[in-house]
Amino acid sequence: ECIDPDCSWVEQWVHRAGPRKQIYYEPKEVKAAIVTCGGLCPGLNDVIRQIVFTLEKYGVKNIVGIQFGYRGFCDENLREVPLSHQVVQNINLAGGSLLGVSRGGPSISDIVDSIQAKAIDMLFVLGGNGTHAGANAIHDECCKRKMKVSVVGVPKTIDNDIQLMDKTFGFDTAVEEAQRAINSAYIEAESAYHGIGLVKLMGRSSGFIAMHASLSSGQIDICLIPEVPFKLEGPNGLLQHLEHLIKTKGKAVVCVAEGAGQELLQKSDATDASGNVVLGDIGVHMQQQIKRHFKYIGVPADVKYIDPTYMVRACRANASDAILCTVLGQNAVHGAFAGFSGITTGICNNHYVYLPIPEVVRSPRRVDSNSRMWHRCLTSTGQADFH
Ligand SMILES: Nc1ncnc2c1ncn2[C@@H]1O[C@H](COP(=O)(O)OP(=O)(O)OP(=O)(O)O)[C@@H](O)[C@H]1O
Ligand SMILES: O=P(O)(O)OC[C@H]1O[C@](O)(CO)[C@@H](O)[C@@H]1O
Ligand SMILES: [Mg+2]
Repeated sequence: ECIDPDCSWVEQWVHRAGPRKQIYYEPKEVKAAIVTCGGLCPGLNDVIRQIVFTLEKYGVKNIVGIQFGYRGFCDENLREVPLSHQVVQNINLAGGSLLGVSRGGPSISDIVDSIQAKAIDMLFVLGGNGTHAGANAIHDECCKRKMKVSVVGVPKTIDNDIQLMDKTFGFDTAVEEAQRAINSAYIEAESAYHGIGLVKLMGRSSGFIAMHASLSSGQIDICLIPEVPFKLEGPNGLLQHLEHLIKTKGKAVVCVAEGAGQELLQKSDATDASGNVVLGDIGVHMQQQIKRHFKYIGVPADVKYIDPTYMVRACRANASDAILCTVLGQNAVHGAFAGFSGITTGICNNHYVYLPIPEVVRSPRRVDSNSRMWHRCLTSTGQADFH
């Protein structure tokens, strides 16, 4: 029974992650492969390392890495990389991915042909929403062909945009790094006459990094996320509020997620190799509009724009992400040995679990603008509704 009237009871329906008494593969006969797809994320090497360690504990000898994402399955210039304890021992000390990443790549049927040709029994897929959609399609195709392959995902995204997961690995590290950029913007703004610091952070469709970095830094006056539309112009617009901040505080710091305010920019049909829409640059647009506005009203403003985009994800995992990666890597292997396929592993309500991939990739997880967290962020910044 729950005392919160808004809380609805859901029966337990996920499997708790971890080792099982009965395993469905003979370890010595297993060939396991690991692939990392999409953009970079702190912790990829930590997960690769733990998968290799855990496979070896089970007694698996044949472990390979597929280079540069799904592309590596079908590009004859990209060979399988043999992986062992010795090879992966220190890879967690650096960011990036030992195996490389990529977007786009071959068709599902070509990937499964390659899995068949390479005689892979277990495939560990590290990636975001797109990668997981691919992993599920690979699983379906393997089933159709009656191939006994365990396809197990480990969700990777600094954006934290995977449904049902408390958080994904890399997110914590990205927030910590983003905070450094915010701190620099704050110092620049504070030290300039009428300084305005502007920081653009990643977050194609979700504002989790921007919201958490704003909250953790405590230095942000305005936080803008894709989930909450805003206006620049007009009496309730953002520029008016900035004017107020400059007049009252003498400085302002703004944090904008890359997917925010797209309705203010010219639309383009361009997509990247994976089919993701190429977004307009809201950071540059805001920088220009703020400068134009203050020039127009005749108030001096010194705008300093920081875009730490790739710096927040091309770094090594912090301590909390390193632990998360360790658990997820181990659980991915336990899941494959338990005979699961088409699953992914994550942390859900503080429990490590296995989830069916289709449940987590239906749509990206987004910040709920009615959530306590977003309201905490608004309380912390003191910003208005820019409508
Ligand atoms: N719906 C889909 N079905 C099959 N494969 C897909 C699908 N969407 C994307 N992929 C493949 O998955 C890989 C990674 O996709 P994508 O570039 O969207 O990254 P992602 O996994 O979403 O990670 P990130 O969080 O960095 O965007 C690509 O090789 C792409 O071709
Ligand atoms: O420039 P790239 O490598 O395509 O990656 C950019 C994308 O990566 C993400 O952080 C997801 O990992 C998105 O927020 C962002 O749009
Ligand atoms: Mg994606």
